[in-house]
Amino acid sequence: MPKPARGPLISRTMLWGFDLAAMERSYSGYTTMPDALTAEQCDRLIAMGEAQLETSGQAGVAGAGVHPEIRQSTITWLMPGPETQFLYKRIERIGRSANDRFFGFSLLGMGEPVQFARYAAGGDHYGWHQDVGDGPPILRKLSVVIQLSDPADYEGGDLELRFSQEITRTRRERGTMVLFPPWQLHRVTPVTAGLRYSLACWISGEPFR
Ligand SMILES: O=C(O)CCC(=O)C(=O)O
Ligand SMILES: [Fe+2]
Repeated sequence: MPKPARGPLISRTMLWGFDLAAMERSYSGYTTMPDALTAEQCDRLIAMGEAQLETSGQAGVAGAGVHPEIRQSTITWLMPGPETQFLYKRIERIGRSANDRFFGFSLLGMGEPVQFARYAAGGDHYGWHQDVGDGPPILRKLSVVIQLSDPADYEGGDLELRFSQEITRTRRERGTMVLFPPWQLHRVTPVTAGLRYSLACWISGEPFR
């Protein structure tokens, strides 16, 4: 697995006293948390999202018109409330511990609701993109994706991350949570059979410094 070239370590004093070895332990490109949600919770969220899609489903990229060449899927937002409280709590809990362990960012919380997406057979997908850029005035610092579907229920629809020339396929098991910094390039490959449901959300904080 090719890694970016890195020069020899500079002494600590040159690094303003920072312990680079400690930093390397605490930072990782992405991390995966299996069983973040139970199968029963995934079923419940799929039912909730499907019921909402009936009335408010939006195809394409929310707020930016429909660009099927970039993204083709149907989405809705699962707002915080009594029915979704368990989900928000779980995301916060796992988000905080993954952040403490791997990323070390200064976070404030979720500034946006959880996005529910349905990718259907016939090519629903989301091409290579980052979750930051010309977007809302909320500083996204961690992206969180949750697999809601049983992998047996669809073909294709892989969430992949790209590190330089290397493409990494993430785990498909339902209930798995994948966390990565929002500038990480990622995509969902076209769904060729069945239906794939996922959640995506973002944890925000003050500007990086
Ligand atoms: O559905 C997924 O697995 C990823 C969704 C995504 O990348 C996004 O909404 O920004
Ligand atoms: Fe994304």
